[in-house]
Amino acid sequence: ARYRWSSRRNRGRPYPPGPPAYPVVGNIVKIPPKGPWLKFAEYKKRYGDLVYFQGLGNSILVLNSAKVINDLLDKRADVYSHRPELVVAGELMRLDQGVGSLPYGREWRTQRKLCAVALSATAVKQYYGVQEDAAALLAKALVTSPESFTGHVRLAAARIVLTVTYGIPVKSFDDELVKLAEDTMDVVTEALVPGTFLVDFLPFLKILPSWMPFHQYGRRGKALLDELMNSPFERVKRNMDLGEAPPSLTQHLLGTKFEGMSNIEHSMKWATGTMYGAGGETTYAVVMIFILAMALYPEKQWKAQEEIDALLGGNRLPIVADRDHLPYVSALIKETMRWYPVVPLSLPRMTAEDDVYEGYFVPKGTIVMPNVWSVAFENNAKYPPEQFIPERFLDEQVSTPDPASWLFGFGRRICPGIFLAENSVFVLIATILTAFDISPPPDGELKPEFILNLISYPKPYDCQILPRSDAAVRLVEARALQCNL
Ligand code: HEM
Repeated sequence: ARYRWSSRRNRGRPYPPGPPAYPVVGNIVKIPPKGPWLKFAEYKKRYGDLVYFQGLGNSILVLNSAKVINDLLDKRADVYSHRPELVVAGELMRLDQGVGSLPYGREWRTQRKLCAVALSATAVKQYYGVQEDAAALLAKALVTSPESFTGHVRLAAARIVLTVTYGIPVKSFDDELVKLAEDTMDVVTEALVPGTFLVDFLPFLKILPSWMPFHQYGRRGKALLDELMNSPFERVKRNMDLGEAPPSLTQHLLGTKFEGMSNIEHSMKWATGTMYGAGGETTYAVVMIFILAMALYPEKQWKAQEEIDALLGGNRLPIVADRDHLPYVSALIKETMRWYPVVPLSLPRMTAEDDVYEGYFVPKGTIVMPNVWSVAFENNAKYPPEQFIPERFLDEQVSTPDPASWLFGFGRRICPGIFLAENSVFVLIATILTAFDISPPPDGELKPEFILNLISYPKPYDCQILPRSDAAVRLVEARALQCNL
């Protein structure tokens, strides 16, 4: 019904362009449920930076360039800072209680403030040691069992957020909490791409019986989410009662007096739980893309190693503070983020009221998808976008925007974890480059397949990760002995 209303309100103004529509179902059925960003990038060629879909009472606006994304999400933040109200992810799984999915309003603001206690640009400095330890332990594990690199990387990413948010130590990638986050994110990130479930476009289908697959999926997601929000949080509370909780965001918040705030424990639980879910998977995804790129582009890897060797002289592993002194490694990390953006559609938004942009009418309740995939692949005659070329970021004649300006989102809902994430990604990647050579599997081809959810990254693939030298192994082992995690 949303659309019928809006058709009276548009006062003759056209909707943004989009593919031709069928009666009733409109053109919304042309959005593929898996990996729609690829199709959207194709539509960009035909329809431009704005592509509009409608039908079945819904409207969706895809934003295909940095300019339109910034014009709307940054400059018109009052209108574009809501999240879509999804049936499966929101109503059935109840994800809509957490900072990532809450509507733009009071509870959202409270949870953002709680996150900022640990994630602000200043606060993240206290975690350099945690990040460097996690990187050293990752390197140690890669020496011992390189074939399990997928699990080791997952553990390293989870370790950092678990320590920051809950102060909970984990020893292996089989740890319950690491698995729980992985399972939860698999389910949740699938449900978060609007269009995965028809019921998101046709909410009245909710009345269908409870054995329908989307209901079952919703129940599974809700059970996992309940567990993810409660289990680590309650563990910190128990440890605090025993006087044994190490410093962490949760421990700090639980020990702070919040005057006049009702239900603050609920807000804490959902803020920290969302951080754990959002922060582990994304960091993991970027490192997995990096390993893949290194296997495919060895000469870029060698160049980065040369720069690291010149700085560190083989005497130590990198630390977060080395970032400013390693311009090529920094460019290689930017290229990793650009070459395969792990959140291709960012996180969708929803308009809070009717809007008009460049003469086009955008109704209230429109789901807005910033297609950062298109931004990443903007045409560039000198450096073809599908190739992995870190040099594009060092060439003063060609301006390529830093992917950090779009990969972490926009405006008031920009990722609050950006500072922590950038440091983690740097120290994990720089440490791997320092101590290992990555190459394709000796027998067989490297042909990765990708998980096409809201967070997109390669499915487990084979590749060879070997220490660069005996000296590198000794360095890693000595550094790992000093870890506190
Ligand atoms: C490479 C790693 C990461 C990437 C690529 C990433 C990307 C994003 C993106 C695209 C958004 C949506 C922003 C928007 O709507 O404009 C987001 C939101 C969010 N991220 Fe991250 N993120 C990363 C790491 C982290 C980390 C480490 C944490 C916390 C420990 C975190 C916590 C959050 C939270 C809580 C939100 C929800 C913000 C809101 O809706 O207001 N992220 N992230």
